[in-house]
Amino acid sequence: MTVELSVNLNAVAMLRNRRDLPWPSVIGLGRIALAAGAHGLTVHPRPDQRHIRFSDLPEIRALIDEEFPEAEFNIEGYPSKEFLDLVSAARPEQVTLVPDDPSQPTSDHGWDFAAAGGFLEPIVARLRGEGARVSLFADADPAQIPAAAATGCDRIELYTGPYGATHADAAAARAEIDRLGQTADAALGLGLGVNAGHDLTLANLPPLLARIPDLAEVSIGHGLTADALEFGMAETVRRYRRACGQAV
Ligand SMILES: CC(=O)[C@@H](O)[C@H](O)COP(=O)(O)O
Ligand SMILES: NCC(=O)COP(=O)(O)O
Repeated sequence: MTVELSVNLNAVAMLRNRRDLPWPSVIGLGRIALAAGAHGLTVHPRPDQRHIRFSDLPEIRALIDEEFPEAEFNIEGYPSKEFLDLVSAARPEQVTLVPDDPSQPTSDHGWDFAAAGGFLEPIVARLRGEGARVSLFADADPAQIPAAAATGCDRIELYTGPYGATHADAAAARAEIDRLGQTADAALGLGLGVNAGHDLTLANLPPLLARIPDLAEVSIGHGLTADALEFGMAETVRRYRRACGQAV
């Protein structure tokens, strides 16, 4: 099975927002990523719009609809009323619900499904009713997966931040892969799809994919944008696609 690559544009937007100028262009770099074969584009709008602005969403929708109709738009975030209204307007193919609060510098944990299942269930139903695939951000903890499945979601997204943090410690990396793999096995066994994201890189993708060959999609922003500064966006997307096992 091929692992799809969704390019997260948050880091590009953050660079753009350093000045009141339209570059680097979120749409322009999204276009280059899709032209180089990325399966989709991911954004994670936050209430303070410190990276992706709400006004970026219709432009990304139009880019996909008009130039890359096979591509997918994945919008990630906490399901506030404001977020859900943005999603209804942008009609993404996938929504990834993340339990982050506005004060967090970045996402740093998955849902506590036992506690949040009742909150998530009607939101998952609403989003699926609007035609989106719904994925829920999940820690590497197989015991939580039955409660995730009970929400009616389509997929989970494995939170790989702790795995990314083991980049200088091979034994710790193997332990994280083991936990992520067991969590993926639990989700796949219950009929859920499995995505993964956060601090994935060209170096740490292959061992993860070797343990979880049935991974559906990875969304990558920070490391990929760092590589794009060095190699250019098109070449970087090709390198990540190869790391995803795709013929390029
Ligand atoms: C859910 C997740 O891990 C990503 O969406 C991450 O939050 C990217 O957002 P930033 O790059 O803005 O931290
Ligand atoms: N869902 C994770 C994502 O979109 C990108 O996370 P990162 O690569 O910027 O850490």
